[in-house]
Amino acid sequence: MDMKEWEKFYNKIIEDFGFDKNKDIKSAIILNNILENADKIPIKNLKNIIEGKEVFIFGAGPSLKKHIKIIKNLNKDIPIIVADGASKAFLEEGIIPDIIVSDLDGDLNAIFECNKRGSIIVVHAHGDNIDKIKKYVPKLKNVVGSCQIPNYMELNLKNLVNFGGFTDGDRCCFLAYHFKAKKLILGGMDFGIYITKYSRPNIKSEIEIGDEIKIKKLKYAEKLINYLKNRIDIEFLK
Ligand SMILES: Nc1ncnc2c1ncn2[C@@H]1O[C@H](COP(=O)(O)OP(=O)(O)OP(=O)(O)O)[C@@H](O)[C@H]1O
Ligand SMILES: Nc1nc2c(c(=O)[nH]1)N=C(CO)CN2
Ligand SMILES: [Mg+2]
Repeated sequence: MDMKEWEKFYNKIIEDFGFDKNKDIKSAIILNNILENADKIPIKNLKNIIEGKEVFIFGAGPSLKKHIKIIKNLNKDIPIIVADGASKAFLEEGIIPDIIVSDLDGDLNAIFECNKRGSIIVVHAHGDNIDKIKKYVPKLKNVVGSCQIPNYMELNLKNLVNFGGFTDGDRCCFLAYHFKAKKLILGGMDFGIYITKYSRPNIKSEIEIGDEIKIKKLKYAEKLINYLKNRIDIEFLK
């Protein structure tokens, strides 16, 4: 995504959620530094997986399991990109995603298990996950770093990319758009007000109404995916 375009979304998000831009910058610098010595992979590995292909992209909404079952029955060899804790649902179904896009607030056991078994992890730095970045990134392998600050190039953060996008789910889509996927086929992208245990590992029931902030985040996710609809072919699984 063009960073001038992203900056407009980003400024609105910062204002709307009251996030601290300086903390986003701090987090990006910390992730960039950790990646200097971590088990990172070249960005072209993502390009090789995605370019010119149809890709499945999965969020962690209530339709997640139903949609995994649909793609299992299709039995097609299509790259799978998943948002954070949606990886747990794939693991339960015996599927290892090709790429997991995460700010490390999903089910970490599932993320580490998928990572051990081959998933590339695109770890996102934002102002509210600095401790998780410090704790977990050195223990992961095959990592790509992402951030949300528009001016990361000027700061010379060589180990990071900003593909555009805000929540894990819409960032999966921006990543696939960045690497020129032919088509995005979306599952588990319900948006709305209901969240699952795959999105919030500590909730008691399978599905609950999300808190106000989560619901607002999901509105942005939908808005950002709508932005992409004019730019790339997108299908929603039903
Ligand atoms: N109804 C839904 N509930 C949860 N996630 C959804 C839903 N619909 C779409 N998604 C997508 O699935 C992704 C799941 O990732 P995750 O639950 O870790 O969210 P996140 O982006 O880290 O936000 P948060 O900071 O609120 O956890 C979301 O980012 C969102 O884009
Ligand atoms: N500063 C900040 N940035 C974010 C946050 C968050 O909680 N704080 N959550 C995100 C995932 O939805 C993406 N970006
Ligand atoms: Mg997350």
